Amino acid sequence: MDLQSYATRDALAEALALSVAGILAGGIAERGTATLVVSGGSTPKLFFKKLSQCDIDWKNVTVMLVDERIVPPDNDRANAKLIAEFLLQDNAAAAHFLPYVTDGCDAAECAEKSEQQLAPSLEHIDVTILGMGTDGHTASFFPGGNHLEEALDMQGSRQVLSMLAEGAGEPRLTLTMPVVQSSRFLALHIEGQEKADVLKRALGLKDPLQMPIACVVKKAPEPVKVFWAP
Ligand SMILES: O=C(O)[C@H](O)[C@@H](O)[C@H](O)[C@H](O)COP(=O)(O)O
Repeated sequence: MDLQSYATRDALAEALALSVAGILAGGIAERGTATLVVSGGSTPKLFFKKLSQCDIDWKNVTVMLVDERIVPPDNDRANAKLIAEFLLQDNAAAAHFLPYVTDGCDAAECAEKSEQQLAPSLEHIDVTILGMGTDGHTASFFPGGNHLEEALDMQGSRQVLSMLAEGAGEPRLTLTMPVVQSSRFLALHIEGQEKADVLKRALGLKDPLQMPIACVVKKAPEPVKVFWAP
């Protein structure tokens, strides 16, 4: 992995926002449109705020989520709500947000419907930003998840799967490993000493399935960029 450490969380958010905005602008210049895939959680809020203020051609950017909880989109736990409040603001209000289907279907149906809806936009991903929990999950690749091995299979044919896991709370939907690894720019955004220690521990495990972030880092074709601040 390629570790980029910053003295403060503010400096990290600023640097990550500038990098991401630069890549999106490059994608728009090359192909007319760009695709950004982001994670939920508390860590990315400051980064979202700074990114939303960047001056790029947001109307040609499609924003998607690495994973989502199967709850109505206006539920406080929905990542879609977080994105609406923190990322799709200021200049980024012009971006096109493509949500998962989470309403009125069971987990398997929601995964299938979401896959149909997201698939065309997942063909070329410019940027993916992952987070990590202190249990070593990333995306909704939770330790002990019911579809964990299928979701991590680089040869798997699914792009979106549902995930039930003890540590996940609600049932979730997640992009699968081949989709995450297809991103031109793949970064892990983590903050605090505890998460740095978790990552180190994960990478030292004999069985990476116990802390799935290790599977993502180890299977990456190019070193994953880890953005970290204390
Ligand atoms: O919960 C989500 O929506 C995520 O996509 C998840 O993988 C998240 O990135 C980590 O749980 C870290 O969350 P924190 O930033 O809150 O620690």
